[in-house]
Amino acid sequence: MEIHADLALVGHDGKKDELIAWVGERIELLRPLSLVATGTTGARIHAATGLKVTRLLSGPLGGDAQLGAMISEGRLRNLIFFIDPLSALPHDVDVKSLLRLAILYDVRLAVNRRSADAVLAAIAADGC
Ligand SMILES: O=C(CO)COP(=O)(O)O
Repeated sequence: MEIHADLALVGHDGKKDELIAWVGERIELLRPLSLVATGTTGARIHAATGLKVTRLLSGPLGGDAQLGAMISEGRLRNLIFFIDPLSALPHDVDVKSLLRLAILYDVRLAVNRRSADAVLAAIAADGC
């Protein structure tokens, strides 16, 4: 099945608590959106907030690559990706590829809380 989503949520392990707290504080704005997430991020968000989230593979197992494919095929235009700037990752090339595609396809992209607020405000203002 081809997944389309209004917004993707992704957080590295060192940033998941921060992302989940951010989501919890904005749950009413997020509830109407169709959400997609990499595997562990999606499971944690759903467990913590009850939000319905379509889960892809875990990032290191191909979840970032799946998001990149969604972007390339026009199925995703907003990405909130809480990157951990203090940890090395086994799938760094996938992270880089996802960011490259997000830039290439002019996806609305946020990498921390303040930019995530800007993305959410833009979605609310303009639609997805
Ligand atoms: O590693 C990730 C993004 O690069 C996130 O993957 P998980 O949500 O499965 O932890």
